[in-house]
Amino acid sequence: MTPETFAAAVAGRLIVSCQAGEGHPLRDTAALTRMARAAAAGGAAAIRCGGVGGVPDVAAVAAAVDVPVIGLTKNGTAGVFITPTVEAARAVTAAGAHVVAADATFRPRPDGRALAASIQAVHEEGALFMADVSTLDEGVAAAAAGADAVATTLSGYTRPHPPPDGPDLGLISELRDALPDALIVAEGRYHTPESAATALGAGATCVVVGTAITDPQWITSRFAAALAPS
Ligand SMILES: CC(=O)N[C@H](C=O)[C@@H](O)[C@H](O)[C@H](O)COP(=O)(O)O
Repeated sequence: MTPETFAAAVAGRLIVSCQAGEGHPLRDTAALTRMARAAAAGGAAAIRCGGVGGVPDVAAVAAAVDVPVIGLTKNGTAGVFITPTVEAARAVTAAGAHVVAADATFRPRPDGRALAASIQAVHEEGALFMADVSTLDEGVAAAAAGADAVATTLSGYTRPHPPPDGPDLGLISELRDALPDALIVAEGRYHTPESAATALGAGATCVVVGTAITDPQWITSRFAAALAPS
């Protein structure tokens, strides 16, 4: 897939992230694949998928949907854990991801390699690279290193304290100002259709929504809390 083809597929549209953490009742490749098919049928322009040991999920989803697949694999939940090494990036590419999503923060990578080495490995196999960043400087550096897309995925997740409730719309605006021609992905805590639309207004090319669409446990807890006696 070329960067132009991917951009044309997702511009102005919704991407759905179909993932479930370890211990979650939906942590099952077949269940997540059905979730991905439902999201695609509902209008998702692409699917983001894969989690801890997520390579089999990427392969199954890529075989089941006819929209682009953004794949990743997670190694734990601390430090650099989203497709953290060159080897992980190669595995996600080999599983059939059209785009490989990986941590592109400035934190040390577990294999000691530069971000550019992962980008190069993905490009060598004809896939694209989505850089998951937490700051403007990381986004600018990832684009300079050759990333095909920059996503705000990790904003709020690199500090010791919990992330805020809402999305980081300010980072979208900053990235758009610094990278006028880049494919900028709004991702992280977009919990309503209105907030997703606002991200496009702030300059995002497209928006990834995960939890609010694909985690019935989280959705249920919100309804249950609203009905709980105060
Ligand atoms: C920080 C991290 O590990 N983010 C992960 C990245 O793949 C996923 O767990 C998120 O669900 C995804 O980014 C979508 O975000 P939200 O679920 O907030 O719509």
